[in-house]
Amino acid sequence: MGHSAAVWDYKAATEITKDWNGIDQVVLRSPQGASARVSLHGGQVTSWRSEHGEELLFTSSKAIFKPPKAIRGGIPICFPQFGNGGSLEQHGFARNKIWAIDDDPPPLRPNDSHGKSFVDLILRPSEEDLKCWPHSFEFRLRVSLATDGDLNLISRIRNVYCKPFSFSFAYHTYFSVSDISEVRIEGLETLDYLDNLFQRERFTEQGNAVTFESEVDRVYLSAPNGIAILDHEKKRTFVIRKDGLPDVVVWNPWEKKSKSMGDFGDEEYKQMVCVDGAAIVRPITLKPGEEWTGRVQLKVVPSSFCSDHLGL
Ligand SMILES: O=P(O)(O)OC[C@H]1O[C@@H](O)[C@H](O)[C@@H](O)[C@@H]1O
Repeated sequence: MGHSAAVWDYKAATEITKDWNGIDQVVLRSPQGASARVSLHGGQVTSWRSEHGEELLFTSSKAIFKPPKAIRGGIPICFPQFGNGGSLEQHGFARNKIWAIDDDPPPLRPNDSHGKSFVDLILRPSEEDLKCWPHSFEFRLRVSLATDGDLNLISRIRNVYCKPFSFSFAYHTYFSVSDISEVRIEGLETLDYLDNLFQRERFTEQGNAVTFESEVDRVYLSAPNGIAILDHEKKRTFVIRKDGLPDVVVWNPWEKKSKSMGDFGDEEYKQMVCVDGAAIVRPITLKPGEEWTGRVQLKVVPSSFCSDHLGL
């Protein structure tokens, strides 16, 4: 039985608990019964449940919840580098660090707080981070859960250094699906993509949707701000809306790569797909004092909603 949003105490609906390694995690709840869990390990969303209690994000049964290893699943944040194209470790260091709760974040738009339970986190570089990436930044992350169960992530990255710096970024979102062979992604048709399986060679998407029958590891360029993941068997559709994030990563490791990953089950590739709002191909450059914002809104709807209703 849901509670009325009017009397729902959003602040009280936000609870801090500890995971089994003693690391703080924040649980957000909506009046209708949806929930989300955010770990200070990586600032990573590790669970997002619908009002019916269904888990919407995939986390591997072999995930290792021990920093500095990033958790295999949920929404790892790739910053300041996506992939292994730069001098840093794969996908950057943000996902391996312990973040802090930000009790006094600079204001956001009223709509970002109103009718939502939320938490604000912050990451500042350690001495060790500055040795391998000598740029001082403040990374503020707001994770919020709306009354209707939509999950929103807002990243604000500020240059607090005396020189410009550039970075790439992705919300590496592991969606839970029933069977990858039955999944279609709409919104990427006709776009160009860089294929990581062919040394980042550029191709053009030919299909009228992205479907999966082998490993996929791509970065789609200049994608529209609305993308849909249709899960035929579960009869549900995820809708991603993004802002400030021109690219979209699509990844499924398929059989062979799954077997090579120590923190991933051999068959688990069938139950997940990563579709990330990202800024990769043209890195973001910030001058001293400048701030960048990248947002995603994740929504789940029954398959019966047609794309026209979703306004994609
Ligand atoms: O194992 P990681 O570091 O979490 O990365 C997962 C995958 O992330 C993808 O986006 C990369 O393109 C893949 O090559 C990589 O395997």
